[in-house]
Amino acid sequence: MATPVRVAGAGALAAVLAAAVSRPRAVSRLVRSLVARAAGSPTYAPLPPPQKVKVALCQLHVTADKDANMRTARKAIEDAASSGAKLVVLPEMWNCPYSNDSFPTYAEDIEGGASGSVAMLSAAAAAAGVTLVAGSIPERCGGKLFNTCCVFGSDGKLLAKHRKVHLFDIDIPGKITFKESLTLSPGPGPTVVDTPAGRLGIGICYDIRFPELAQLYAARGCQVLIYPGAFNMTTGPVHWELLARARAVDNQIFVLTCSPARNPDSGYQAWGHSTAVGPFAEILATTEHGPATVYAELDYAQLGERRANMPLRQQKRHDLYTLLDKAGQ
Ligand SMILES: NC(=O)CC(=O)C(=O)O
Repeated sequence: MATPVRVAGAGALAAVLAAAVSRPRAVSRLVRSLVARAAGSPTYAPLPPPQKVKVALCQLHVTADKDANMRTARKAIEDAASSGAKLVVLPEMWNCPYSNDSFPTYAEDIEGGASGSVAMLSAAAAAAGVTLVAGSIPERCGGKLFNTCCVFGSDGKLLAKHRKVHLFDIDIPGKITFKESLTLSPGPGPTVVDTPAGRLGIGICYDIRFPELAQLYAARGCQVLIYPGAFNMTTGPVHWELLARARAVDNQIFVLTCSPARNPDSGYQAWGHSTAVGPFAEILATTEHGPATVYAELDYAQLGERRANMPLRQQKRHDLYTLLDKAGQ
């Protein structure tokens, strides 16, 4: 009972003691919540007023020809905007083949991005008037390479950059071995971006496998989690949709995934199946593995509804476990 005395003061203590005799369960709930608050359990930023946003997930045909990839991406952004999308998403590594041999060759200096992919993305976002979550490209910075997603505002301004936090290092003998860490360095932390299309939490591909990152984004008030990703033919069929729906249902949040199309000429066969998932883990829209743009409407009012129907946040037992947001905010 020591913590509530400090938190609530002497008057409240008398009330708590009196109530403890007649309503022990209610008091125990109150004490648990006070202890959790004192221990710094996550708080949730209020959501902006309900709004609907049309999103486009551009599952692009990616080749070894960077200029061709840039033309493909630009056309997809323009077409998505013409179809009314306000939030456009591109795939992971859309400007180069997904391979350790390619990353250094295709890498760009994003901050000094007066030319190349970054300049094109900025111009395309501004011309189309959309918020652009521009998949990822290899970034060169300070002698290191990163797998980096740029987010542009509808004026073409670079709003944020997410560097893939969890690198894709796996070895499934006879199936797939990939080690991004041979060429890439991991990013420094989570990326939350406020845009007219909502508060976005960004992850790249393998990042989706780590539920704590998604939980942290939800705790910071994100409305939608966006994962450009290039799953493969071993993990894709089993895990891609499962993980997107799991992150959605755990956090009662929208989840968007965007893959490159499968290119039979490529050394890395992408799974495809770019998908929009709602906060009840329902598939809103999806596709197969060919080039396509997936459209969906996100109705952010559903976040409040789902969370009222099933108040998981309030029901969490922060006295037993709690998420520690080490990056702080
Ligand atoms: N390519 C990735 O980063 C992730 C992936 O393919 C997987 O997790 O499986």
